[in-house]
Amino acid sequence: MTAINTPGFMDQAECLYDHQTVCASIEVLAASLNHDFADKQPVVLVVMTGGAIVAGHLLPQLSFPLELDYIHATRYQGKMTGEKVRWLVQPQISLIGRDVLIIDDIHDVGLTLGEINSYCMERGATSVTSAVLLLKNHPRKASVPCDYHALEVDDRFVFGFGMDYKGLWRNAPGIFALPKA
Ligand SMILES: O=P(O)(O)OC[C@H]1O[C@H](OP(=O)(O)OP(=O)(O)O)[C@H](O)[C@@H]1O
Ligand code: HPA
Repeated sequence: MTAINTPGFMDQAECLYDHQTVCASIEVLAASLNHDFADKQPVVLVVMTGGAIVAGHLLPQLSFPLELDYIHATRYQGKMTGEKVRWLVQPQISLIGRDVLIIDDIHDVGLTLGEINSYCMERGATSVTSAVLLLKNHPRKASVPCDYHALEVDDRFVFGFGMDYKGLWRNAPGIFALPKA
């Protein structure tokens, strides 16, 4: 395999969903959210860093009034297995009495979204809804499911469209995986 820090690396990665497919799936997700949030005014919390690219594509397609803030919580930190969630930045907007919509790139084990969910409810949110680009299918899920997902992937480490592999390639324009051995 070509070194990860060279452009040739991407020639060997397996493309699971190309840019067009990812964008089309985000359009479908936006339509669902527009239907379900039509009479709401939520606080949208983007989970940094991975959620930034999904949010950048999704938010301009949302047609209801929303307030935007972010959370920086991480548990992988450039590795391929997660540890406990580390909180780096908490949201600044009050969540008391608010509908909260969390946007992230992937629901893997679900520990990150589970902790964010509890955090929002403890701070007085009326409801917490989560929307992710990718749902990874495997039997190791924590108890909190995500409410909306755009695409599904098998149990492989994926990267691109916000997700990193060893800190790199969040900028890859679709969803990619390492080639199968
Ligand atoms: O469902 P889980 O197993 O908890 O994993 C999902 C989380 O892992 C990734 O974040 P990461 O900790 O890698 O931080 P990042 O957003 O900076 O990449 C991803 O962005 C999700 O927030
Ligand atoms: O498969 C993954 N790829 C990148 N980041 C992740 N965070 C959780 N799972 C993943």
